[in-house]
Amino acid sequence: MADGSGNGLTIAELAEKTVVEEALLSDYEHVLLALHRKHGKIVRIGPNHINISDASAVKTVYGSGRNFKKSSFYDAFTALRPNLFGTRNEEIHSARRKAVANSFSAQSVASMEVYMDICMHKLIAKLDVFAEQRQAVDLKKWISFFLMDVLGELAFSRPFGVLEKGDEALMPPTYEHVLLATLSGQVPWCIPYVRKVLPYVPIPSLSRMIKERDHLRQMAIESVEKRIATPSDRKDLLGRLIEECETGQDSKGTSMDIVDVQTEAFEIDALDLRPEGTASYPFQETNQLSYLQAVVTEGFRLNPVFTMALLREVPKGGTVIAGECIPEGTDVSICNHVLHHDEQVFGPSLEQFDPERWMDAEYDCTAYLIPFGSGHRACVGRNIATAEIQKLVVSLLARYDITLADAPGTSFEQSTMPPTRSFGVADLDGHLTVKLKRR
Ligand code: HEM
Repeated sequence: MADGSGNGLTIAELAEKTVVEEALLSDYEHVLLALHRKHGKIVRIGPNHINISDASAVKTVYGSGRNFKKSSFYDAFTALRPNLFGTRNEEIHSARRKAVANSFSAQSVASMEVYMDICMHKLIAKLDVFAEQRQAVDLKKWISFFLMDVLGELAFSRPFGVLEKGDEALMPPTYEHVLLATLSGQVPWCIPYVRKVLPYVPIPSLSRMIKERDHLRQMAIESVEKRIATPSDRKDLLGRLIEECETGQDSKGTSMDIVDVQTEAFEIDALDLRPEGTASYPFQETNQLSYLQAVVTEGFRLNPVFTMALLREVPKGGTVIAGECIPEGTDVSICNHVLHHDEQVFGPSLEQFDPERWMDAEYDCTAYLIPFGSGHRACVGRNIATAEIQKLVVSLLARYDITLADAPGTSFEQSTMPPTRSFGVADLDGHLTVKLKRR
């Protein structure tokens, strides 16, 4: 077993510091990949944390029911009380997952599509202006505005208003929130202290994060209270979750929310955004496009978004992974970016962006493709994320010719994969400045 610090097990404690430092340097999965390429399938990256790059371990660690529980790393994600993502209590998890499962089903997501369309039309209205004026635009920024407003529509029954205002300052501080949780989760014993000390640390970005997090929590409480007090026909996530929790359901169709949606939809129609038909492509239609799906899948293989090592605790009796005996109580994890770059699984062409590989019926690597995690703690929001991505890709490509503004004349096919930065959630490094031309 290799020590990630590269200096032998005697300074294993320092490895913890190494990972925290690397995470701070925003190069998390690339550092992990380099460690595996140097040291092999199993690398110790903390005093009690072993990271694995071995295809067979996916089933052992994530696919054996509730045997491998989430580790204390996740305590950093349960700010006030256990939530679905962060809870380590399997009974609580099982009850909550069951309670929300229907809200996230494909059928439920289909009924939420109208809210994605509202946001898509707002996005397109903004992008059309850039296209008309032949003005370069940071597509990454506007897509993140779109995703944030969709989240607002679905989970808070109203958009955050970022698309309309085009103002980054309105974005909730999710980046800072996840960064802090990822860092403090590396050193779980310090989490209670971090929570106590944090409000008094005079770092402006931290103060802003705490303030915004409280604001977000308040917004969530208010939106739930409002929704219970004012029943609505909106088929959004909030409504469904409330229904499923049986705290307040009503299906009369004249609430202010519905009026709001109708008004917005009316305004959108008035903007005449659909001269050639549909501007926001129906998810079901995009689902018929097998090459599109292969492209999205290959994108997730090469550049998964949620790259943090998903820690689990080895159960009583220990386990064997990649021929190594690992004692009970050890934290083990797999990082999807590392696994997706494993030559034994994806072959010598693994660095190539090659959607065709997923079109081949013989090619069966889906078990090792884990952008949304694996097993019973896998992403519950996968259907929502997939619908957003497919609708975005098709709607934008159908409407615009897109060229890189920084490299005129270079098409996306000719360009190389842009670098990402990451502390466990990967993001494109810098802007994605493009020029758009209406087709
Ligand atoms: C591209 C978008 C997304 C990616 C790549 C992603 C990725 C992931 C991954 C890898 C996990 C597993 C974490 C683990 O094993 O510890 C996860 C869990 C989870 N995700 Fe997502 N996610 C995405 C979008 C969403 C959305 C849109 C929602 C909700 C609206 C969501 C809600 C959750 C929840 C609640 C869990 C915990 C599930 C459980 O433990 O039962 N995710 N996600």
